[in-house]
Amino acid sequence: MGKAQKKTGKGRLDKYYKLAKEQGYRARSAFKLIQLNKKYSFLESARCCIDLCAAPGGWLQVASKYMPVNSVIVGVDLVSIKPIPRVVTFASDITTTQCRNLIRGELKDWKADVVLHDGAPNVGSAWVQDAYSQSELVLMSMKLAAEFLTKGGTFVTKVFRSVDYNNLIWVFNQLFGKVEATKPPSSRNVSAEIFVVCRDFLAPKHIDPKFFDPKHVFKDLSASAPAEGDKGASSKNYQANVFQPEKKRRRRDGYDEGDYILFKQAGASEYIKCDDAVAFLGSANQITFTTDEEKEWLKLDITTSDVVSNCEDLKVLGKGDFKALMKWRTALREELGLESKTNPTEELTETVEITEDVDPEQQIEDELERLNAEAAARSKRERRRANELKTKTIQRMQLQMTAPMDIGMEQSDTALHTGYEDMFDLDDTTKALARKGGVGRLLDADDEDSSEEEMDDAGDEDEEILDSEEEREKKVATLENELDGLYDMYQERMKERDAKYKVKQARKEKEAASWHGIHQDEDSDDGDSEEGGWETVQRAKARAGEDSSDESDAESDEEATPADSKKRRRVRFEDDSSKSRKKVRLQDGASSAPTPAPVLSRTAQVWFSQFDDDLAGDNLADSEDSEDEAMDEVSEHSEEAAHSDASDDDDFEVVPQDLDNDVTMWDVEGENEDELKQEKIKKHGLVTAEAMTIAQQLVNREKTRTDLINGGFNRYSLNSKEGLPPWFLDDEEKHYKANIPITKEAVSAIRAKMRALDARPIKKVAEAKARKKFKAAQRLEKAMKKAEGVTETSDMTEREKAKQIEKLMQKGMKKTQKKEIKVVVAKGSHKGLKGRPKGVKGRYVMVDSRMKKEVRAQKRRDKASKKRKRT
Ligand SMILES: C[S@@+](CC[C@H](N)C(=O)[O-])C[C@H]1O[C@@H](n2cnc3c(N)ncnc32)[C@H](O)[C@@H]1O
Repeated sequence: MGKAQKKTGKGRLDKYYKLAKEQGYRARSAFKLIQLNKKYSFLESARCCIDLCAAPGGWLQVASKYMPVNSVIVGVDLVSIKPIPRVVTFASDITTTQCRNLIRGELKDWKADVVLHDGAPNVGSAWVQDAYSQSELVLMSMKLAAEFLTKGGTFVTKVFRSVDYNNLIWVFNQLFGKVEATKPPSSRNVSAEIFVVCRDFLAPKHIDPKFFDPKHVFKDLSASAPAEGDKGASSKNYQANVFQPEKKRRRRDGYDEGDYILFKQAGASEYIKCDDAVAFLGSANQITFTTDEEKEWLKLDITTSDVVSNCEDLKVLGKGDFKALMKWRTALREELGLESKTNPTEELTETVEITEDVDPEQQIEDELERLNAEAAARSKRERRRANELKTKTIQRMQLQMTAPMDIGMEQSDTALHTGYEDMFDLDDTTKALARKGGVGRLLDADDEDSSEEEMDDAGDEDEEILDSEEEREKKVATLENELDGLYDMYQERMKERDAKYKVKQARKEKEAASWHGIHQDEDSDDGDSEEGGWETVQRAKARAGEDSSDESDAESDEEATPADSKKRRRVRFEDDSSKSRKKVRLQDGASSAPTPAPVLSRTAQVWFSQFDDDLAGDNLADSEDSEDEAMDEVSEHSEEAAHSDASDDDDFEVVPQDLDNDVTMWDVEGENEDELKQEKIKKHGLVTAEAMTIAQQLVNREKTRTDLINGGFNRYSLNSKEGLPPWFLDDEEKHYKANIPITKEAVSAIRAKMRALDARPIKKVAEAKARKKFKAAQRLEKAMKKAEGVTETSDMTEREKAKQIEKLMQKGMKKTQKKEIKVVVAKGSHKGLKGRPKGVKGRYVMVDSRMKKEVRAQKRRDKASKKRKRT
């Protein structure tokens, strides 16, 4: 018994036993079916399944779990099976017609897609009924399968390694397209069981009943080896004794009929003249030379002393000795004329043929070895795939496309399934992508991969290492494509799910479009982008030569009149900021600019645009003063930026202010947007705490304009986004941004502003008030007109006129009063009255007394709830 797996005692309680307990399976054998199904996938598509010998019901549980809902599952066993949802069970012997009739009654006209058989005699409690041997039980189950299986169906059966194995496989091959024997990992090595999966049932119209007759099947095929008439050579073991004499063979079948002698002597003539020399050598113990003829042979040259001594005890001979005896026999037969000279190859093939029939046990072992090697290779491949999948899943998780829950969902089965289904199914995703036509290439790449993998597995490992670099690159490229595709899908999904996200994206796209405009401009203007920002600026300088000279003139006159200078400074600063904006764009497309020009981040530009007005104010002069100090501190690179404000800072000032030029050079939309922003700021003031902080700092002289410009040179401002995937950029946009400190005062200022805004009446109230005002004005106007009429009349004294006008004006000022409607409660004398009630004059309305009560009650309730709220 193997050390690793024990079938008895505590060894029984292996990992599958524990897993079965954990997952609620009735038998550990459930995992055998799970693993078989994992390999051949016959349950997922099956609509009807019959499980023969199903107690206690582990396989039925698996079938019920893996088969589609509403499929028919029938289980039969000698012992009754505890009920399982969706499963019909009978207690019956599968070898009887009663069982057949029960199944027929249950299935009616249906045919089964899968027939399972895990039967083992003497396992159940009904020992007496287990009359059949395992092989016969298998044959019986196959008989039922042949009756109930649909064409193309699958039959899974357990067989034991025995002399009948080959015979059974032969019969299976007659009825099924594909027959494969396999041993699932959960089947103990110490167990002789193997599972045979027979797929693609041929469903022949007529099946020879001999196929299901145990006597016929097992007798006919096993009787192939022995050569009749050869005494003592009726078993294949004899052949094995010759070709593998070192192996001691057990005689499981016992001694042959009538062959009970242990030491067998045979004459040399018998050996020379027999048909099956190999069987002879395997069965005999000694070859004797007793007759005259045999004694003559001893004198021949070919009968060497070695041959003679070999003949004395055949049981101690090795392979070489047997070969020598065979050669001697052939040579002697040729001498005697019993055999014509054969060419060596023929003999070789003959030998090969014989070896093929060596031993069924040997064959089974060989096949098992082959299957094990295959399984090992397959599991290696699967492990590799699983690892790849795992990597992909982790990446998906990082993109928040899958929750860890998705992975853990089938965790229980992962141990058995190498985690295939549990991982995110890139296949599906890829297919989905392909459906969308987005990543057609992806599929190809995947296909390539998989085919490569197959080749890798088949080919040798060295080649794999040589190609690995190239492959890796390819894989990385494929992975990136996949990620991009997946990210697009993720965004789409988010848009579908989250309206807010949709709006955000739309806003972003809109913004991006306006900013792209700049790039488009640059792209279209190839020359510009190639030359870089510096050249553009220089060209602009040349174009605006006159303007700039004017400007510099103006600059030189700056000190002449303070008012003028202020105005000019304002103009200059506005120009500066707009230029700085342009500079950013120039820089984007011109990394080859000879002198690094100052670059401001987009956010910085927006801030600056907010302060154009503030900066243009008085504090500018101060900022200029402090600039020199600041300049000393900044680096060489930023020095240029600082200079921009100084008198010789041609970087910013030379670019003409001419709007027309701007229009031709830069994105118009972007400019308009900035202008609009500025207008908005003018109208509503500063709206962000950051802007307010900077504004306050400027006003309080804590910061100068140069400081702000210098502040624009940060690690966030020079980030090239070229070639970066969109998901990465989106992520950066969210998290990788400058943290602008805001002051308490700024926040409270913004809050106060917001509060003031909140305090303003809502639109409807404002409208109502305006309406009221308008109506009052209208009334007044009317009264005025009437008053004019009164003054013009001549038949009135001045006093009367004044009185009249006063009356009119009073009337005009007065609000027209709504005519009162009297509410009359329909009770007492008014109840059931038709027409005007007594004593009521003017407009009136009859109401029900109950209505009034209800109104009062409501009022009371409101009052009470208000009180409660206050306390
Ligand atoms: C290994 S158990 C089957 C375990 C089952 N596949 C499961 O997963 O629970 C073998 C079963 O075969 C049943 N069996 C043996 N001979 C049978 C027969 N002639 N007819 C029906 N059932 C039989 C036994 O009663 C026993 O329950």
